[in-house]
Amino acid sequence: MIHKLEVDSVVLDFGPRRVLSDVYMKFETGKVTGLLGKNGNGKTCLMKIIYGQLQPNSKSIRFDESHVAELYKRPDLLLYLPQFNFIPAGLSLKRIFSDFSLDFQVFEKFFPEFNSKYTTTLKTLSGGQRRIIEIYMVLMSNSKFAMLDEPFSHQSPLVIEKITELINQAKNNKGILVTDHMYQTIIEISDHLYLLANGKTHLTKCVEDLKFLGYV
Ligand SMILES: Nc1ncnc2c1ncn2[C@@H]1O[C@H](COP(=O)(O)OP(=O)(O)OP(=O)(O)O)[C@@H](O)[C@H]1O
Repeated sequence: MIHKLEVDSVVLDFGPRRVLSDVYMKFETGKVTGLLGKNGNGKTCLMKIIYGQLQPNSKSIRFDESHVAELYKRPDLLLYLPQFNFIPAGLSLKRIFSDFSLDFQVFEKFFPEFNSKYTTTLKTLSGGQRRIIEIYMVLMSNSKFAMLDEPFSHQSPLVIEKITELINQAKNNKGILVTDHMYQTIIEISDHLYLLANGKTHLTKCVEDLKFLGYV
């Protein structure tokens, strides 16, 4: 079944500064939506607003035409990978895979470097490895939508390839919103691409559009 998550009427001010003023985005099952924008243009704020973690001046968020708020309370609808580590470092991989109802054996086939790590805790992993676990949880768990804030940061080229493979696999049964400064990878994996500039989202199709809008 195709589900739809729509966002509009988002206005966000920090003091006298208007960060977001005219945002429309639509995510749907089976599609990857890419979000690009220069540093400080409001991508992370927009994701936090969608998740319900940041209160803007106004917003309208609809899941299959019904208004929703506080999506952070609905992991069945939306899981979010923030820029910082969100799974407590003291948890073992065994515990994490059990909490997210995922099979470690499937994971270790895809990432053989984790073969001997089932009972170890996150704090014994490298920053990049810890991030791989979090990305895997958000993408492969049973939620209808996933939102990823800079999943490719600090990852090696081979891992970036694997993450894009996971995104393509996960989109078979969910809608995905992803932002990252690796814009070429974002362009490659996105079915729909938005550029956030001057507080507004611009639906774009190609690098020429991004050039025209002053992003590259
Ligand atoms: N709590 C806050 N108080 C005041 N200003 C804030 C706050 N949080 C964010 N901002 C400002 O809002 C703007 C948008 O920030 P945001 O983190 O969403 O940008 P971004 O597009 O994700 O940037 P980057 O690509 O560098 O991660 C920035 O100018 C930032 O300084």
